[in-house]
Amino acid sequence: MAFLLRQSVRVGTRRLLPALYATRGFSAGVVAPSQAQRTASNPQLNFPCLDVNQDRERSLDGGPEPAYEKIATGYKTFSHKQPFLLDHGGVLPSFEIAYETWGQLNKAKDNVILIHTGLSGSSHAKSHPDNTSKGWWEDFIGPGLYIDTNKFFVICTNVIGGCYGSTGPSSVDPADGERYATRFPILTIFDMVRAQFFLLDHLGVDRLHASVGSSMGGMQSIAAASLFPQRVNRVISISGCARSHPYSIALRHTQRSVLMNDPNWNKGFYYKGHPPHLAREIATITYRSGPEWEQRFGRKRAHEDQSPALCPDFLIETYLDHQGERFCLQYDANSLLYVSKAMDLFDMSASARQKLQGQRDRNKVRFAKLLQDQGEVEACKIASPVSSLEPHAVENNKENLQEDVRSHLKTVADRPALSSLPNTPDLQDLVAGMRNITMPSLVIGVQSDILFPVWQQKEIAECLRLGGNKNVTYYELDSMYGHDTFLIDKVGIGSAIKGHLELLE
Ligand SMILES: CC(=O)SCCNC(=O)CCNC(=O)[C@H](O)C(C)(C)COP(=O)(O)OP(=O)(O)OC[C@H]1O[C@@H](n2cnc3c(N)ncnc32)[C@H](O)[C@@H]1OP(=O)(O)O
Repeated sequence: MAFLLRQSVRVGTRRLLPALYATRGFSAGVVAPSQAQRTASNPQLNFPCLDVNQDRERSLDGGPEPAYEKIATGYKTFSHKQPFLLDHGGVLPSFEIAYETWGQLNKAKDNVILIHTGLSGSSHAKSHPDNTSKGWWEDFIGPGLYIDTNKFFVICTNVIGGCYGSTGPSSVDPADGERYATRFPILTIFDMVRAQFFLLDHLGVDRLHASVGSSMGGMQSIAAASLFPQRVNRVISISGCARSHPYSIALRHTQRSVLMNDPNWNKGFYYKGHPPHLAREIATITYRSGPEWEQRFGRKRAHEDQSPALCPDFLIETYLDHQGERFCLQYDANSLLYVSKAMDLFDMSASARQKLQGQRDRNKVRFAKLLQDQGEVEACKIASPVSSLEPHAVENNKENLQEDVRSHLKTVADRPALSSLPNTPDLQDLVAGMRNITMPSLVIGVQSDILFPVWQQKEIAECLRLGGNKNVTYYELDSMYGHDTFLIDKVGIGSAIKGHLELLE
């Protein structure tokens, strides 16, 4: 039957062709028209989603001032005029940090809370007279709110590497007057924190009441507590981690890879031309959760009456497309690359930190010469980053630690909430790297978070406890908002923060 069908189609086509050509001015036997002149079986689909991209690119055409430089306004700037050595050997000749503050610094200067942002956060956590637009933690910070500005002096900064007023790849390299682009050095979470503490020095703040951060800020919060244990009274880490795990590195790699393969990226030198496309859609998938989207969008399509298309069609697709588009003009592509790489590199393990310190020590010789040549001294009262960790903590404490871990695992077996902590062989290494974080610590995780899964928060809490911290609180929320819960769940996240900031006083 199939054979018969094929035959009749072939015969039918042969019979039809002369008639078809005849209607177009060809007679049978004349040479067939070229491919270009033939008509396709079906019309090409439309791609409004890609046309929008072209419009976006056109709007920045030739414009030297990217949109993100206009978004952040009303912040203060701290300028560090001396060269700044980074963990991996790069040097910034000077740097600036954009910061905003709320509340009043008290006389004793002991009511300061430093807030660390997520990857793409600006210093604008809360509105104020110099920038009245809502901040990313608008409902968390304020008089009588979870972070109470009647009591606390709150500081939020844009990280170095970012693009909202702090020095990053889109900033101008004073050496040649051109934007750094990919001549910006690789940086780490520890570098970001060191830069923030130069700001604290500048503000005359010796000790923080608390270091508070979410997501990448959760990493910074822990890093700050360990780099400067004598300057941090308590720590809060929300949806962060003590070291990036391969799955989150893979997710960030995918975004970087899409971006770097966009011809507009041009190895980072795109500032005078069209910006590349930021793969924010991929990131958004990692920020929220399947159950939320099931409830919010289900299988609904934007226009149920229209034929399906390759461009966004389902509501979840138009949503992701919208998020991607919105972000493209709001964040610098190179900042995304550098800051997300810093997140990948984050590792609080003693061995990793000692390796970094070794690198710093070697580079410091070169750096000291640089300062000497410029007739300057490194004017930071900050101690050497890991000097407060016992040297070779892993080796020295190996036996004790193994005993700690053994007894810990026994206890954990009786505590269902922590039983899913992976039995990582190098847990001792992580414990040793965080041993000097002895101040009261609050760790919060969210069950639906796929980017920083709860086992990573448990890992922080357990490593702190194993390291001897007697004041660790661990909260796990069952919110459906995934990683973004820290931006959305005021009551769940906010109450835990308030409790930690105030009840322990
Ligand atoms: C990894 C790290 O270090 S940090 C984590 C990073 N996370 C982020 O950066 C999150 C960024 N997202 C935000 O800031 C969000 O606005 C939040 C989380 C504060 C609030 O989320 P929500 O209130 O749920 O709003 P959400 O952003 O999801 O959606 C609202 C927007 O989507 C649009 N939208 C909603 N559904 C659809 C749809 N089906 N199709 C198209 N657009 C849609 C809305 O019109 C609205 O647009 P607008 O913002 O331009 O007005």
